[in-house]
Order: sequence, then C-alpha cells, then structure tokens
Amino acid sequence: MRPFTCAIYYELGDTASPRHLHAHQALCNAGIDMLPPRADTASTSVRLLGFDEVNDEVLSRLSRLAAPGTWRVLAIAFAPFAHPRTAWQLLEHGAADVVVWRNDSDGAREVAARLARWTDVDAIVTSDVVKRNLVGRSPAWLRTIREVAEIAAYTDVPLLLGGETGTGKELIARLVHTLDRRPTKRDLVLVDCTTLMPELSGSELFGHERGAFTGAVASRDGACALANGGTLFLDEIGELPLALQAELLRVVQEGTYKRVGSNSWQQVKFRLVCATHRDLTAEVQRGTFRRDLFYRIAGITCTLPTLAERTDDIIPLAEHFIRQVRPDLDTDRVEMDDAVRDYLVGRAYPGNVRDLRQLVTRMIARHPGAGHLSVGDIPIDERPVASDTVGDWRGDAFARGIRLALAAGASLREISSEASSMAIRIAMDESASLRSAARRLGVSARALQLRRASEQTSTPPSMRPRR
Ligand SMILES: Nc1ncnc2c1ncn2[C@@H]1O[C@H](COP(=O)(O)OP(=O)(O)OP(=O)(O)O)[C@@H](O)[C@H]1O
Repeated sequence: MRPFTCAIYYELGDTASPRHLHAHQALCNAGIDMLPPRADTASTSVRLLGFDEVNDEVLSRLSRLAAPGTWRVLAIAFAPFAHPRTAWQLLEHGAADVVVWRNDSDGAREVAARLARWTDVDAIVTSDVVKRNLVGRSPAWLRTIREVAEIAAYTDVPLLLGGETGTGKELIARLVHTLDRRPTKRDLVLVDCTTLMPELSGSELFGHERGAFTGAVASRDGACALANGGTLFLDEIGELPLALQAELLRVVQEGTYKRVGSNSWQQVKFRLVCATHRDLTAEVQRGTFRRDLFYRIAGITCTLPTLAERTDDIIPLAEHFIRQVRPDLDTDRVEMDDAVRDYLVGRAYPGNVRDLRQLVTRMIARHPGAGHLSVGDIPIDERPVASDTVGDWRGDAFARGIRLALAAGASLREISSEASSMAIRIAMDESASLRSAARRLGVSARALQLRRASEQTSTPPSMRPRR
C-alpha cells in the first residue's frame, strides 16, 4: 500500500481523547503516514478531521479548512456518537468525503481505501494527458476534472454532461474516453444529434440495409456499431427526435438494436457519454424528452462550470490559445499588456471558452508578431463605444416611443416583443457576425440563432426584416 502523508486533526481541545489515539494508531497500522496532532505544515496533502460530536465550532472550522483552493478534507465521525444527520452536515460544510468510524480495523481500511482513490485520481488530474489538453487550475474546474477522472477510470455508467455552450463538454467526453481503462477499448464515435434527420429513421445511429430507403444504395454501419467496444458520444442529446429516443432506450437498456430495413437484432456494448446545454429535467416535465431515457443516460451527471465561474482560468486559457493558433510565434515573447489582461478577465463570455478562443484568434490575427499584445489588437467591434454616444437609454426618447405605442393600443406583450426584436435587428446590423451581435445582446449565439429562426417562421413575410 502506498504511504500517505496526512495530518490528523483533533477537534476536542488540545488533548487527544483515547478514541482519537486509537484511530491514529489504527491508521498508522494501515500504512497511512500520520503527522502529529495539530501539525499544520503546508506540505501535508491530506488532512483528517476526527471528532466525537458536531457543533457549530467544528462546522465553521471545517468550512474554513475546506474553503475553495485550500484543503480537501476527509472527515471521520466516530460512531456511535455521530448522529445520522452528521454526514450531511459535514458534506454541506465542505468535507470532500466522510467516513463513519465504527471500529478501528474497518475505519482504518475505509480511510486507506479512500485516500488511495484520491491519490490515484490526483495522479490522473496532474498527468500530462490532462494538462496538455485541458487548461484550468481554478477550484471549480479542478473539482469537475476530478469528478470526471474518477468516473472515467472507475465506472462505466452512462455520463450526462451539462453546461452552457462552449464550456468544454466535447473536450471532456474525449477525455473520458482517453482515461477509460478497458484493456480492449476501441474507438470514440461522436454524433451531433442536431444533425440527425428523422426521415432516415435513425440510420446514422443504427445503420441500414441496402434499399432500406431511397438513396440507400449499399448497406452501412451506424454509430452504434462503430462505437462497439468503445465510447459513443451523443452531443446535444436534448435534440434527439422522440421517435429515435425510444430506439436509443432499447440500445442503452438491452444493448440491442436493428439496422433500418433489417429484421435481425444486433448486439452492442459501449460506454455512453451524452451532452446537452438544455435542462433535460425540464424537458422531461414538458414531455419533449422521455423520462425513462433520461434516467438511463444520466447514470452520473456532471455540469461544467461557465467561464464566469472560473475567471482565474481566463489568462491561462488565452495563453494556451495563442500557442495553439500561432505555434510559430515565440509565445514567451508575445506577452499581454496589463490592459489586455484586464479586458479579457472583465469581459462577458456568453459562448464561454469558445468565445474566448475566438476573441484570442482575432486578436492574434491583428498582431504583427512582435511585441506585446496591446489594446490596439482588440478587434474593432469589441472596443468600448465612446462615452458621449452612450446616454441614459431609458431617457426621454425611450419614454416617447413607449407613449406612442400605448397610444396606438399596443399591449405590454407587443411592446416587449417589439423592443427585443428591434434590439436584435440593430445589434445584427451593427455587428460583423452573429456571434458578436449575440455578445452585445448578452445571449449565446445559439439562442440568437434560434430566436431569429422562430421570428422568421412566426412573422408574416411582408414584415420580415431584410437580413
Ligand atoms: N479547459 C479547456 N482547455 C482548453 N480548451 C478548452 C477548454 N474548454 C473548452 N476548450 C475549447 O473551447 C472550445 C469549445 O469547447 P467544446 O466544443 O468542448 O464545448 P461544448 O460545451 O461541447 O460546446 P457546445 O455545447 O456548443 O457543443 C473548443 O475549441 C475547446 O477546445
């Protein structure tokens, strides 16, 4: 067993109780390297928090210890003193894990097993394969990566990745496949469910026989067959047509499917990773996503943090993208001015990491290749508007418009709807791309695209904006 460096923390005053000393001895016997009580050295990697009862003082000490970016705390509650509510309270106050210590041999074994798991997961998180592909050391990001690494290495249950657009769901799906420890692991197959055509009856997923539909000139394997023995990543699973949801349920549940146009069943086995930016539980409530399928694909769910929740990662990500976009540049010499750094950190990113990547790409395209990246490299449509053109928009002109609308008998709904349509039209007219218009409006590009599409279908042709 690997030796662990850890400190045991006695909560009941400075003198350790016999129970704690017993536990201490049992942990030492289990191969866990213990530091003396109250040792407070920065080099210790694990801290054990042992206590007989949970009171406010213990909980607030725990919260301080486990504050983001400080310690990962494994709390030990000594039975029979631990109340059934205790474990929850400890988790709520930041403990990463809780062991209820029933007797010395079980308790020590359990602690050792948990620490071994932590050490293994830490080794994955700090491995080259993770560091090379995924940038980020913020507490929110590290928490996510740890969770994903553990799922990938120790389980094969279906994983559902949530999170806004551009938060890195596809990248994480690829990581799960890379970290998967199956000895005979085969390929990763990616399917974007927004591109599945219902009229092909799921041929992209299940394959088809020759002549199954017009254009099926030869039989073909679908994604399920290609992913057999590997990983199937279904991106934007929330967009999967209802008819195909039933078919997919059978594959996930029983591992069987039929090719389109065939009567014989095929067997498959793959790891399933799905991703969505939608709230699938709300879709289940609305009846647009099957409840049984939802529970099948969401064996474990993991929601990726937005860039706003991990602002510490913005500059390292920007530097990573500079290196990616211009590998020919001497990145040590292409530094960012403080003003550029402040701008990048303070800016809103509705499209999250993808937005940041696009912005850095545009900046580096303007950069001559020598010297610092300065505010002059910031694209024109990104620059602040001169202050004299920015008045109080809720002023007289706005009120005049509303008065005219009310006088013409417009309802509140019509006024609100027209105001947002006009904002979209103006932002689109004044921006170089849909993405930068979306940024000005504080919405994601996808949301803007959907909104424009729905306006175009609901507005009579004569009233449609020309763009
Ligand atoms: N932690 C990260 N480190 C490096 N690059 C990242 C990271 N997170 C995201 N990216 C990059 O950001 C872009 C968007 O990531 P990705 O496509 O994985 O997001 P997504 O959540 O799947 O987006 P969508 O929901 O729109 O499909 C990609 O270019 C990806 O390489």
